[in-house]
Amino acid sequence: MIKIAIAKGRISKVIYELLTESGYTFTENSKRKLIITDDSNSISIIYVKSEDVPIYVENSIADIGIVGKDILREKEYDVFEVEDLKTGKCDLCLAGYKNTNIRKLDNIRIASKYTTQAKEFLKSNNLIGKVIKLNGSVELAPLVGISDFIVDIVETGSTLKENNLEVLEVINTVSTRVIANKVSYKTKFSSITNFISTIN
Ligand SMILES: Nc1ncnc2c1ncn2[C@@H]1O[C@H](COP(=O)(O)OP(=O)(O)OP(=O)(O)O)[C@@H](O)[C@H]1O
Ligand SMILES: O=P(O)(O)OC[C@H]1O[C@H](OP(=O)(O)OP(=O)(O)O)[C@H](O)[C@@H]1O
Repeated sequence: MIKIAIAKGRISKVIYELLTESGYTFTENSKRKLIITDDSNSISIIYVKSEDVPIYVENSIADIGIVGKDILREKEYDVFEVEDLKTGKCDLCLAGYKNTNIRKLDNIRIASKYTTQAKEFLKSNNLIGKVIKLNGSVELAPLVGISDFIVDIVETGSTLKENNLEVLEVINTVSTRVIANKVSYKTKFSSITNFISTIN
């Protein structure tokens, strides 16, 4: 059996559909159940917060994990990244009010859940500024004046538009990745690669 940690929001919905389309069946399933096993006992899924997926894989609780590249870029984990599922596509962007030029401001403040990538953006552009960590509703930050800019996920762009903000720069492109525990990838290589080719 392979143990799989999956980010429990958007990503889990897509993966659950892929699994059922690929022939996996789950008799025991309910929205609030955090561990489910398929009827043939070949996979066991644990649903966790996306930031926790690599932690479960690194610590051998799960053999593989399914998580966005945005999360993997925030911290270093001792895992293998083994596949790009090419779903969950979105961009990590610098956004703010229309026509604001970050390179012309003295006191740059960026609000973000993605503090590592926001700091890397400042550094790679030779900019000095403050990164303020927020955990959600990041688009609110410029509206209430906590920051002038945000670094956040943009998919359709409708959240930015509804809040009168715009993409100023695309920092990174994002998609859903499969990561593997380094030992499991050796000991369960064929089950893991078979599983990936089934859902891919
Ligand atoms: N519009 C979007 N907003 C946020 N994440 C998106 C979007 N489109 C694709 N993604 C991808 O989906 C992942 C988030 O999905 P996840 O399954 O963790 O659940 P969530 O509940 O939507 O997120 P969170 O736990 O951050 O609230 C992101 O890390 C990113 O890779
Ligand atoms: O470009 P869009 O299609 O509008 O999608 C982007 C929005 O979706 C995500 O928020 P989410 O709904 O996960 O809520 P959050 O603010 O709590 O992170 C993300 O943080 C943006 O706010």
